[in-house]
Amino acid sequence: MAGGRIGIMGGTFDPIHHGHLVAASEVAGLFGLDEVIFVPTGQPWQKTERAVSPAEDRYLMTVIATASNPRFSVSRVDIDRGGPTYTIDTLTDLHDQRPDADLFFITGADALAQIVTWRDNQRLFDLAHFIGVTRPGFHLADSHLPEGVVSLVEVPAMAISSTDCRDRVGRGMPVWYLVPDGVVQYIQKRSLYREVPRRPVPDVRDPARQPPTDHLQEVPR
Ligand SMILES: Nc1ncnc2c1ncn2[C@@H]1O[C@H](COP(=O)(O)OP(=O)(O)OP(=O)(O)O)[C@@H](O)[C@H]1O
Ligand SMILES: O=C(O)c1ccc[n+]([C@@H]2O[C@H](COP(=O)([O-])O)[C@@H](O)[C@H]2O)c1
Repeated sequence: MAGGRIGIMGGTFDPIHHGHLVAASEVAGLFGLDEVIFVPTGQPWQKTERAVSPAEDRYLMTVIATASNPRFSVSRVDIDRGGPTYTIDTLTDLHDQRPDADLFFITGADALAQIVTWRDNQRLFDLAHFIGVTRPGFHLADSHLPEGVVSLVEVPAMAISSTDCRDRVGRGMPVWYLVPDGVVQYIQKRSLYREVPRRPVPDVRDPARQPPTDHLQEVPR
């Protein structure tokens, strides 16, 4: 097949973390993909509970995180289109750019469970094969989808979320090793996620013995 096998990893990436990178790398290995294109969303219309970071910050963090892998690249299609991001548009644009390629859209178990709520979801499967990957805390299933349109695969378990990364920065806790080093430095340089409300630090052994939190303001970031 002349156009190659292209994985597409769509996400808000606010910030991108090692859960995204490990999932993309594992799927590339399992499915013999020639490349994986990471596609940061424009406006993620189903994430209404908070304001997402500027698209340029999310784009640059994704570029930094993927730069060391020659098979990874980043597309601006969703950002440059503007407005709410619909995967039907993402796949249409990437198909137009690479008409001879086979497209494989990668989703975590949580996103896969929501596909029936996506715009034009019946047509999505004409444009790409979907790959659902395991994610700690979520059940991976395709029972609500047409037969044969999705492959379900296990990837190394990375109990990481962007929500937790943002919360950690807001609490003055480190995100080293949860996100690539360059992304830690970008978050610091741009002072991202400082406004996330601080939450009490849980003590899993004894709720009465909480570690001191008054030092957290002093932690250099
Ligand atoms: N740890 C993970 N393991 C496997 N897949 C993941 C993981 N984290 C995110 N994904 C998948 O990556 C895609 C993009 O995720 P997204 O950018 O929304 O990250 P997130 O960590 O879920 O963000 P948030 O916590 O802000 O909701 C989705 O398909 C999601 O299911
Ligand atoms: O097409 C839709 O209606 C749609 C609705 C929600 C999410 N998506 C896509 O799913 C991918 C993961 O999104 P998210 O919100 O979990 O970061 C990303 O590529 C989104 O554009 C797509």
